[in-house]
Amino acid sequence: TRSTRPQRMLKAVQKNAIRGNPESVISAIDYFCKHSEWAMNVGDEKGCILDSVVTEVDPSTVLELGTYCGYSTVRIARLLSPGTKFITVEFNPASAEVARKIIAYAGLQDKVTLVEGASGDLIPQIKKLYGITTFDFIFLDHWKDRYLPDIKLFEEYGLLGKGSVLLADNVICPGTPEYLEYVRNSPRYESRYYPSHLEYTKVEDGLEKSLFLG
Ligand SMILES: O=C(NCCc1nnc(-c2ccc3[nH]cnc3c2)[nH]1)c1cc(-c2ccc(F)cc2)cc(O)c1O
Ligand SMILES: [Mg+2]
Repeated sequence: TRSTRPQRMLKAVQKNAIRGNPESVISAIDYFCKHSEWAMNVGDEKGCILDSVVTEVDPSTVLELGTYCGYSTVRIARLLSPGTKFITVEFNPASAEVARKIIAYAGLQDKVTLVEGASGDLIPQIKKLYGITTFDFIFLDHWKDRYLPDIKLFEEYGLLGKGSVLLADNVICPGTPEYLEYVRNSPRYESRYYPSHLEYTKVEDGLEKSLFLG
């Protein structure tokens, strides 16, 4: 049967990247997406903004919602200090399988716990399952209509502490209007928009960084 786009992306990584070299994995995926097939990775332009926020926060605990093929997982994991707890959640088993292989190819498998499932089911169990009290950094890149319900779950289950940083992808395209309205109007967050473009295109998109004030 015909291969899937994630499987073709994995082949491109195995062919063009150097095992154990996260930078080469990132470059191989970006090359594939620019010259072969567009795919919904955060990409190089927004990826640089992601890198700068992760570096600034230097988190001890990280949650990513929306692993997809593991591109942003590799971008984040390569910047983390030893001993950081990093959980990434993927809903689609086929994507998760490709992501595991791409993360392992980059040599970062020991830094990441990839969980398959729905964010709404997992978030209430994270404390119990992974012994995490609060997340220092959360990257939202999953289904766009889950951003708002999930940030409310973070609040409800006490997963945010004073200074926790949430970074949301695609707030313009495909767009997360209800989430934006919430974080920009809530007194509990300080929000800032980072203008950019939809990965590998000239279409407007951007990242919203929200600091939880406690
Ligand atoms: O849908 C996206 N990303 C979501 C993947 C995912 N990977 N895992 C999940 C998950 C994980 C746990 C979940 N729990 C509940 N829903 C869940 C969904 N979602 C997405 C789409 C686009 C896009 C833009 C323009 C277009 F013309 C077409 C597409 C661009 C992007 O940057 C994206 O991130
Ligand atoms: Mg995205």
